[in-house]
Amino acid sequence: MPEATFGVIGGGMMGEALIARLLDQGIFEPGAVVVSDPQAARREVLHHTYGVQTTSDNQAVVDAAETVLLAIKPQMLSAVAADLETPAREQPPLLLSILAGVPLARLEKEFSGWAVVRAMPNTPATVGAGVTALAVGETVSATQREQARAIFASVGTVVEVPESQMDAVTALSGSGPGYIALVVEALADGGVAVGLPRATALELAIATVRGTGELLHQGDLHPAVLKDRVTSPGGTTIAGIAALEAGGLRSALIEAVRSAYVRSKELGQS
Ligand SMILES: NC(=O)C1=CN([C@@H]2O[C@H](COP(=O)(O)OP(=O)(O)OC[C@H]3O[C@@H](n4cnc5c(N)ncnc54)[C@H](O)[C@@H]3O)[C@@H](O)[C@H]2O)C=CC1
Ligand SMILES: O=C(O)[C@@H]1CCC=N1
Repeated sequence: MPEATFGVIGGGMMGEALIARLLDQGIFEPGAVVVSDPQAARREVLHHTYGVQTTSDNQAVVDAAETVLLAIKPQMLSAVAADLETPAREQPPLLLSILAGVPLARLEKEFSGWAVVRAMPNTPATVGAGVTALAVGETVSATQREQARAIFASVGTVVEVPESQMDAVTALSGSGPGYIALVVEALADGGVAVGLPRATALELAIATVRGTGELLHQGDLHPAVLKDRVTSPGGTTIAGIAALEAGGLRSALIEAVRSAYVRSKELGQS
């Protein structure tokens, strides 16, 4: 296999999102990317869509690439790592792991001698609107750290956090798109309940969530200030908010993050 700069082990949803954006932005050429996945159908899609090299052999990725994105399920980690040998080169590859819950210490044990970065991106990465938190291992050089930042910057915003915060990040921004998708779907259902056509209701719900996010971001507003601005005395919004409070929306979201945090910790042990 020709020399590759960037390798991906696990060409699923997140692996593909990263590959697509890195190529789109010219950070890597297709010929410099190699992806391993046991599913022939995934390899076909990735090769034909992006022109990247594909293989079913994870060792071939490790042997060829200077930087390896690990994008398998956390439950697969021990089995995948056990089959890999560190290539005999001056500098072992830089490992970028996006596995939920898996701590740096475990990655550094499974990939002994490698420089390791633990990252948590999220699905808006697919459209370049993601946010990725990074926790950087002790043996990662300044150049490797910049490289990790540049790779994840191709899919959105990058923040560095202490590793102790990574399970919390996973529970909030990693899983968050799932929570918000549920909110959007429910808002659209509400629109349908009061007579809107489904397509109109969904378009309005998406635009409302998107616009509110932009306003909070660009306007640098506290959410409570925005809520107060929308809420006319005796008006419609306070009637809706009273129903949300009665339904326990806030505590449901807090508990969602708490439950996901617990699950992230469990996955790290699996
Ligand atoms: N989906 C999400 O929103 C996010 C996922 N993550 C993390 O990203 C990782 C991947 O998640 P997804 O892309 O959603 O999963 P996915 O199921 O779409 O992708 C996993 C890929 O790994 C491949 N695979 C299975 N066994 C393998 C092996 N032995 N060697 C190489 N490849 C193998 C599968 O065929 C599949 O294509 C997980 O660890 C998850 O925690 C992180 C942030 C967000
Ligand atoms: O559900 C999961 O486990 C992954 C990690 C964060 C988002 N999806």
